[in-house]
Amino acid sequence: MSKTRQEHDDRPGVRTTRPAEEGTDSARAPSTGISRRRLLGTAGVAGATGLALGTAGGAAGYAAARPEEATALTTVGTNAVPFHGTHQPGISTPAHARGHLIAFDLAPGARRKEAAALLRRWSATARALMAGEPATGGGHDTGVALDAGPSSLTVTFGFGRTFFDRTGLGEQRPAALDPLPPFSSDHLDPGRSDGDLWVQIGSDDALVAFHALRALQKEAGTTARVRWQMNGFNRSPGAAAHPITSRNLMGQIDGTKNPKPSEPDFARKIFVPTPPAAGTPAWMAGGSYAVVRRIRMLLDDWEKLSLHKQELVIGRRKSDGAPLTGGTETTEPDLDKRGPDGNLVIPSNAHARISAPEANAGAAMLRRPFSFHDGIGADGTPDAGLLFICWQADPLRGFVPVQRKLDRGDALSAFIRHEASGLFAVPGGAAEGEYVGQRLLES
Ligand SMILES: C=CC1=C(C)c2cc3[nH]c(cc4nc(cc5[nH]c(cc1n2)c(C)c5CCC(=O)O)C(CCC(=O)O)=C4C)c(C)c3C=C
Ligand SMILES: [Fe+2]
Repeated sequence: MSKTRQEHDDRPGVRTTRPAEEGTDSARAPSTGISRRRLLGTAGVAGATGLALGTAGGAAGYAAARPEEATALTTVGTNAVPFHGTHQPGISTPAHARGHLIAFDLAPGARRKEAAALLRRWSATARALMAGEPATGGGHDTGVALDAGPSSLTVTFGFGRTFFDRTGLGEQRPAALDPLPPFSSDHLDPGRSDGDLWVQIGSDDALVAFHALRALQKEAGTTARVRWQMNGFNRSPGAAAHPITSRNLMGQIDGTKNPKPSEPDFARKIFVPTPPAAGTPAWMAGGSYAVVRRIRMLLDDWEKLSLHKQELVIGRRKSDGAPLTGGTETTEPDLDKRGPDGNLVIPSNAHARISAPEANAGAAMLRRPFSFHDGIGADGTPDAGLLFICWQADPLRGFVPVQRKLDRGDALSAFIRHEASGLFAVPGGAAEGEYVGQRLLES
């Protein structure tokens, strides 16, 4: 039995892990009791064991922040997120330091049977890797993650709109997968958008994340071909002295007003209910919809703005994320407050004002992005920005109304460009013995 010790703080998203007792086998992966190195026939792994809270675990898991208490670096690798559960991992799991997004199109000739076999293979591999075991299928393990623990690895699978006709499952396609409306600020590259299948990989270790990416890509074999792939990152756990919401590449604290898993209506906002409402196919019970946007930041322009102007664009202070009307990061903004000049303190086009649920008939989403940096262009500008990923029970009541509003008058628009887009139906989590998507593919 694993000697893992897990302590849950009551605050949303707080997860704490303390070292295993002295004399225990510290190389043991929490969910199996067998380490990756042992299975590969090498020596044990240094460090303590720990078990991160998975989505099935319930309350904790505040996505956009990394709000746990300062963590000794030696515990980072030992955290494991369960693969099986009501919801797939990687949705309300705390933000990861490293992420890979990869979309596939089914190969010509691949139909429902081949897709089902692929999801079965992928699920087996995801379960093993998330438990710190070697990759099972597709030949020998590459060894890339040999010395590492699971490092909170999560793998999340989704289906794009085009998957359903290609597999003869058109009648099972949720209406929520209808194409997103065009937005005036779109500069979308179709080659980096959409896809039949989508996989999100997250980990707190870059090698563990890459190892999973490679294993899953190889397992696609002749069934599916890569359509696009993107890499992202966030702050590493333990890098800041105190728990703090993550910053994006504009330097803003980003994620403050995300719905918290501890809030009573969190599940209603983010997950499809069980059973789903009329019109939503039964296989989406416990699932969610991911909107993925590659948003380039025009950093040269942004960085020319004074700090004061940058803060007016968002409506929050850059230093601590507090609303411009005062208080701390968690203080509610006073949207009616005017300054001595008679102007609104939080301008009418401030991003945080017009994206708020109160300004959008309650539209809510869970933002769980990664930053990206894909090098510096010939013109000297960084190809950097946000892999914006938001989760909701219904994109027509989450992303779409908010993006429509932002499209019409967001002060941030002058500093960003939406370059790629995807919308994916992410089924509920797999029960023990099941693979992800089984309820669709064997319906
Ligand atoms: C359509 C949805 C949204 C897109 C696209 C989007 C892009 C985007 N946002 C930031 C930076 C910040 N966003 C903040 C808040 C915020 N943003 C959205 C939605 C989208 N953002 C929402 C729903 C909210 C919460 C509003 C609220 O409830 O009050 C903030 C403030 C801090 C926070 O609450 O997170 C920042 C900063 C960037 C840089 C960006 C594109 C690159
Ligand atoms: Fe935003």
